[in-house]
Amino acid sequence: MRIDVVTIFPGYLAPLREALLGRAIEAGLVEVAVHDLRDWTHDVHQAVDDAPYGGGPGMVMKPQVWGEALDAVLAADERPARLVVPTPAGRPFRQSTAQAWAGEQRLVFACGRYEGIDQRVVDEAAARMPVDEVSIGDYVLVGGEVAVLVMVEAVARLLPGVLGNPVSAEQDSFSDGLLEGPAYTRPLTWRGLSVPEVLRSGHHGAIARWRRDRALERTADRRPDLLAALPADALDAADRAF
Ligand SMILES: Nc1cc(-c2cccs2)n[nH]1
Repeated sequence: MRIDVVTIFPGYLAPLREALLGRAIEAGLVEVAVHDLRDWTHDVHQAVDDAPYGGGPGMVMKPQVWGEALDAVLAADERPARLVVPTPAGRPFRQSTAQAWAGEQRLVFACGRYEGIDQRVVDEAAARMPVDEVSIGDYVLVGGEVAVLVMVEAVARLLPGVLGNPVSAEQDSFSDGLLEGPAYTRPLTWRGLSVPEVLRSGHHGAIARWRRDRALERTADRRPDLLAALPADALDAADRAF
């Protein structure tokens, strides 16, 4: 997969080169290119935004600059691309979104400012490629860069070879519709707190049942919306008894 990010703050994307993702890039499992939007300005001030038509606070990013930037970035590789635009006004980015995007050959992320990018950039792009305007949560950031870090990590960890232990991607929170339950490791007792007996019993069936119960309990407590959204057949009799 090739990932391109267009931003006025390229330095904000430096963390992509760290740790697990950095190693995946070095291993060629994923390619990441970060581009400075100002490279496509032609005025001495390198203006990328302007006052909004109709008035109102803040500035809107100019369509001309974005149009030239996206044309250039898209032309750099013949693989078909999906354009992703982070915005608080977007559809929710979920694990299912990351799963779907993990199958793409190319993702191009356009980092805008809170007040947004001129809508014509998205509309014009949507005529020639899939475009997703997505939100990573119901809170407002200053720019899209942090949202891109979140989404790139969520997608890249699903790519073959990126996670040392691939099975964990399937057992993630959300992958079965429930939150993950509590996890424990050594020591057996820590500050007077012990690991639940069942986890040391060696009875795999009992352990699986305990873990499922803890996931159901946590999901009911913290995310009842996820429980309500589960397909009818997702909970078996033992689950319902819980
Ligand atoms: N979920 C979310 C996205 C954003 C922004 C994207 C671009 C500028 S602000 N805030 N919150």
